[in-house]
Amino acid sequence: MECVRSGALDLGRSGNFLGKSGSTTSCGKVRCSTNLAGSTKCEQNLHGKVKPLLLSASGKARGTSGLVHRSAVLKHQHHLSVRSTSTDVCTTFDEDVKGVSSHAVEEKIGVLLLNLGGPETLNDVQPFLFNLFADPDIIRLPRLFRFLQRPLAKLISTFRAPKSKEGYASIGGGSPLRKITDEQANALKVALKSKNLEADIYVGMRYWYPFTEEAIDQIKKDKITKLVVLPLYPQYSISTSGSSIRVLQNIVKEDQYFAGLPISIIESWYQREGYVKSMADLIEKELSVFTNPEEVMIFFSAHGVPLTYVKDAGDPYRDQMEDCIALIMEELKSRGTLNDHTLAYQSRVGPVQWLKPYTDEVLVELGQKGVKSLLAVPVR
Ligand SMILES: C=CC1=C(C)c2cc3[nH]c(cc4nc(cc5[nH]c(cc1n2)c(C)c5CCC(=O)O)C(CCC(=O)O)=C4C)c(C)c3C=C
Ligand SMILES: [Fe+2]
Repeated sequence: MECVRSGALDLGRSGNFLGKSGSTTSCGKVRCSTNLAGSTKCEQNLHGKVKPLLLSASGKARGTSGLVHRSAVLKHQHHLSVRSTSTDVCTTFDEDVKGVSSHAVEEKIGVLLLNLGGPETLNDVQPFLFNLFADPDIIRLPRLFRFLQRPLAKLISTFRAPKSKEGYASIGGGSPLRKITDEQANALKVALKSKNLEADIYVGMRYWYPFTEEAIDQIKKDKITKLVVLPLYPQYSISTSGSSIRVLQNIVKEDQYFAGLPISIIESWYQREGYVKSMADLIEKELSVFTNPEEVMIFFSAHGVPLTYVKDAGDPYRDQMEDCIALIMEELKSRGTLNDHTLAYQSRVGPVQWLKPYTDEVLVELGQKGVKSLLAVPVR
């Protein structure tokens, strides 16, 4: 089987990624953008739990049960998604609300990039896994059993570490995520500068260095006056963007400086034109390497989540992933690229059911069906 792996992503390509927008308070998932000027622009879901919202005729939400954070500088708007049943996409904190005077202080914009983090050496693997499994958004225990979170994390991380180490050893002895994220931060700084936007970029990892808490300390020291939060996961999941945003929420709740800081959160961006087009560019480029490009199966490979996240906790991840693939395929079709495609989920951990179909099973099936050429496209 001929197999080529692709998948870099290009944040800088999105035309209006951090552009100013008008003061409208509604937006569909497809057009969401962060508004540095401060007007409420997009729907939001600060809480990991996405519950269906009842919309009034004006489009305003009547049910707000999914929200856990409120502060004097927040304005919330909710909208049902155009393409799926989940809420999304970003949260904007209004500037013109009591407590923030943009005229009195010199503007200092910060962008906080959130990512998962990864062990830099094989010795880091077990403590990294401990941090991951100690997260209640990763191992979701009933409230009554929360006291077991850390002992369980210790147990599972110790048990998982050998297998995990094997994986990290095979890619050079550690995760490349910190280096890649730093490169993205530099590229973003340059891209913003080219649009005459000065911003300080911070990197906050959820489970390894530099931790989100460190980035937050630095933001405070630097006296940032407006903060844009960009999780580097194109699609929203309770276990990724949701978990990192929860860390922020906890800090905002406790800290006077952050409680008064206008913060915009971009919850998902897989639907942005720049992302969709850059993925299509990459796929076309890699297809051209094959002898018969039109015969190649495009194999989208996504990190899975346990099925209960989607079924019981309302995680929009699967909907957003399917939507994401549909948008990329639509874009390819509009360019005359009509290849077959498949989406499958990898990275199962533990005995529970995860999102299906599973990558390892689909690969076998494709081989049995006689598929000879495959382009593997990681989509997170
Ligand atoms: C056990 C639960 C896990 C959930 C739920 C989960 C969701 C999830 N993760 C990513 C992205 C990444 N995960 C990475 C590593 C990783 N993830 C888990 C477990 C869960 N992930 C483990 C145990 C590990 C460690 C490696 C292993 O032992 O398999 C990474 C790599 C980080 C790095 O080191 O560079 C990424 C990226 C997403 C997108 C996601 C839900 C949508
Ligand atoms: Fe993971």
